[in-house]
Amino acid sequence: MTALIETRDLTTHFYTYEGVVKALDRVSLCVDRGITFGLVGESGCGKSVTVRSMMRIIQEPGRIVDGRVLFYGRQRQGEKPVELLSQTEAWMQGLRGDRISMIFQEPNAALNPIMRVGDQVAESFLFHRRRSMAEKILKDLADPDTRVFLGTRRLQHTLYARTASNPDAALLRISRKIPLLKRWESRIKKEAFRRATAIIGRLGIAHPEEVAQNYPHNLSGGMKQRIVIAIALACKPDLLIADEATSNLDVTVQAQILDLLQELKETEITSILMITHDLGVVAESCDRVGVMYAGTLCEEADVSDLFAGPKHPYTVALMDSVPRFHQEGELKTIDGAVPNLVDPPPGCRFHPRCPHVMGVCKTEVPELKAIGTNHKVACHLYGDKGENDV
Ligand SMILES: Nc1ncnc2c1ncn2[C@@H]1O[C@H](COP(=O)(O)OP(=O)(O)OP(=O)(O)O)[C@@H](O)[C@H]1O
Ligand code: NI
Repeated sequence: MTALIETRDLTTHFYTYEGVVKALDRVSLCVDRGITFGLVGESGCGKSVTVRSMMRIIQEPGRIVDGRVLFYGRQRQGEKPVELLSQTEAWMQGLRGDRISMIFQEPNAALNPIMRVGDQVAESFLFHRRRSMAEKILKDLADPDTRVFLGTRRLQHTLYARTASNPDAALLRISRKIPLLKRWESRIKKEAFRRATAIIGRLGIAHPEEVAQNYPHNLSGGMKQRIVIAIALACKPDLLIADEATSNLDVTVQAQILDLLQELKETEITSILMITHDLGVVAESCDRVGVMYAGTLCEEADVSDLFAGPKHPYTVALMDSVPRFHQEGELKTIDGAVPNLVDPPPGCRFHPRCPHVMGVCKTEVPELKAIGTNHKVACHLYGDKGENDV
């Protein structure tokens, strides 16, 4: 398997009045091509902060203080990845929604209430495809048959020069000001709307032409989330990040959306990074899983391996706390509370709640280490400093 995106020692802090919240501590995870990676853990353990840091959309007072995010994207094997934390914001804007898309829990927050949903899908497409469309128009300009329709030679010259120097921004702006070019814009818009309808159709929505003409308030929650997915998929991203994207939907719709994502992963996108606190969703939808606790990644494994043999005491406790994995149906809870991240426990952040705590756990942070093939755990029980089994 080859990596698509990977974080190395990703560390993010929030500078609040109560102190520095150490929300992420050296998180290193890797999402391979072609898989659905589930990120699980209790509320507040840092799942959202992890993916937001990867996309560089951490809000104030948060700051990424250390680490790297390596994106392999379309790079060929052996080529160097792009380090996202050292790119400019403008570069990241080109990446978001194009190579990497994100969907969230609340579709209403992602949709514009006063715009037809088809236009919203088209807009996402237009935003990232201006360059290729501009290039196509430049080619048209060079063609003598088209040139005739474009007025004076001077106008052509200005347009050509400006578009060539900055195809991203110039073309659509200029075209709006020149009546002769307006028809180009409308042609582009029509084409984008047509493609948007096609994308909506691929999401298992009947009558996509009609649905595309609707405003969000005319659609059900499940339908709205499908539109959000259509927006995210408009540019065929390499990675789709879904942050609790199905949590607010009722169970049947949730299952439909999860099936849809699974299908899309095979046809439209390369990999999915799925945040959930539902181990049932992980078991059904994911190939690999990362377990987070209090801002740290404590275990990473293939789903079947994790369910067959969880290694980290926190993973074991997490699985015991879920009724469907507990034969008697009795819900066990994990003793103690999630630590305050302004002043997290030294050493392993789980040590105050761990039934297997040893001296070393209170002082030394356990490294995430490979045990066996494709299974990693950050726990002293599996290092040379502790015993070998739980
Ligand atoms: N704006 C903020 N200001 C201060 N601290 C923050 C802020 N946002 C997040 N945090 C800190 O980061 C920690 C991780 O938050 P995050 O949203 O990533 O949790 P999560 O695992 O996604 O939880 P949930 O399942 O509830 O969405 C929180 O416990 C909190 O301490
Ligand atoms: Ni979250």
